[in-house]
Amino acid sequence: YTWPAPQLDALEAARFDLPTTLSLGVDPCDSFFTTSSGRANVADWVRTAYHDMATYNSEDGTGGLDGSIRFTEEQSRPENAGDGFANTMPFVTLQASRYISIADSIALAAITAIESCGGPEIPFRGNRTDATHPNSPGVPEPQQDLDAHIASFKKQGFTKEEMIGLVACGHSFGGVQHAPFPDIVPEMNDPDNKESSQHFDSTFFTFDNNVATEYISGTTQNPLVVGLNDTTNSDKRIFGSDGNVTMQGFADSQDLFFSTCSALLARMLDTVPKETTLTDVITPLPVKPASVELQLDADKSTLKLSGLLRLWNTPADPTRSVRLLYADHTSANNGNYTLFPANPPSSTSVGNKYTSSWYWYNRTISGGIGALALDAEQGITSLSFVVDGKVEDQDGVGFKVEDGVVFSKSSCIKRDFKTARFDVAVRNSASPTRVYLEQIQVHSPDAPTVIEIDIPRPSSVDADSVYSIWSIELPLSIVQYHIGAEFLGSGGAVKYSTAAVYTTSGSVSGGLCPE
Ligand code: HEM
Repeated sequence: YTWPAPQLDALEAARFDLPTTLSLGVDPCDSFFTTSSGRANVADWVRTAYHDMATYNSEDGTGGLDGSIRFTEEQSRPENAGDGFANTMPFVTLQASRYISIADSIALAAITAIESCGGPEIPFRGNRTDATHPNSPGVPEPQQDLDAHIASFKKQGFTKEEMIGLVACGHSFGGVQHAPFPDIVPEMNDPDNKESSQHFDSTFFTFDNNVATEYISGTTQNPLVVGLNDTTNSDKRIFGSDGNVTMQGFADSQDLFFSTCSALLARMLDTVPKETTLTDVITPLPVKPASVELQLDADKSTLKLSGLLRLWNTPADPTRSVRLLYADHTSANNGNYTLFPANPPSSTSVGNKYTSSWYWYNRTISGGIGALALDAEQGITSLSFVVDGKVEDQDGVGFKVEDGVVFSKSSCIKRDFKTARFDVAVRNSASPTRVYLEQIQVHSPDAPTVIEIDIPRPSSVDADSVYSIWSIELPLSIVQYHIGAEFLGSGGAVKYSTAAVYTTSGSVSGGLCPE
């Protein structure tokens, strides 16, 4: 895709800017709320994605991965026994945003767990919609017979062979705990397994084919295979339902296990209500600007540009040359500034699978936060980069930068010390239909929403400058605002919002307002 596209940028960052909120929760892979629990977040996250999806009804296209598992009503059903869903939600809601639904975040959590902890890559698409109420029940339970399980997976859109695969892939992580399933697993009284979780295989926080090799070799301790009560041995019935052909294949080849799991898990995550249209698979942008921000100085003569550049899957290299050029309203190829490595200069994923290098938009200080000073009248329309002599400009399009609506450093604190004047500089040639502040609100258990606070249009434009100031007085507080604007595009209203957030207490502390 072409940068910028706020939703795709957010999905790309949640998937590929490392570490992410989610990857921190599975680093190391046996991370859990308490130590020596015998449990792992990775297992809870994958089970949560399956149970959210398993309500899908392929006949009418209802249910599926839509975040309905966040409702306590759904979590309290017998088919959702255990606290794994409640445990998963805090991580998932932290990664959710105005652009990332709870359902997208559940899918990302499962992918992050599997990819970070030994497993294959799984294609990720975004734009799931969150259900507003619980779905109908539909998750299979261990005491059901094989026919019921085949019917259940058929309803979810999977054949019998695919069911074998999906259960084996899921049950590579975790196990069955005593507390929610006392009839399947006894209390273990093991100080290294305080929650008495009998694991599906000997590597319960690593995604691998041991679930199959141990099953085929007869050494498995999987409580849904060798449990004393055969009624609840659902994995035994499922794994054996094709004469062990699928499991034998998985045991013989980790590659086959990985490629099958990658495809089946992607389909599981992409099983969504029929009204939902998913994005294309999100792939990393090789060269990506991030946190790009412009501010106008109080005297309106200078725009300060700050931001970062990410080079995906590229280790830090002090000999690399990275330069920034920009186009303004009259000419291209301005600037040609050398960029310096950020601090830290690179970031890596769990297990060091990928490393990205980061650079600041800063002319002088290596590792420092700074900004480039640009002439306000000339402005800026797009960025491009030259990395070791290679031009990176999205095939000539450039990386578009919005200088029409920016934070103005003339913002100030009122002398009553209770309010602040929030100034937004609007380029006279930009002519937005509205300018407003955006405040993100979280209504648990939902994904954040945005409320807009309109800023009144000034009575006249400032003809002595290229920018006019739109002002609003707000209480002094730590509430964070993005600056938003609406422009009239050819296809209707187009919204823009700044990547950076501002507070009346922090960002405007440039000084006291004139009397
Ligand atoms: C007939 C189908 C299935 C049945 C009857 C079943 C049953 C169970 C049961 C009883 C547990 C123990 C839960 C606990 O103690 O908290 C469990 C755990 C788990 N299941 Fe399944 N499952 C099925 C299919 C799947 C599928 C398709 C996936 C994912 C693709 C999956 C992923 C998991 C994971 C990751 C755990 C470990 C949770 C933990 O350790 O906290 N299951 N399953």
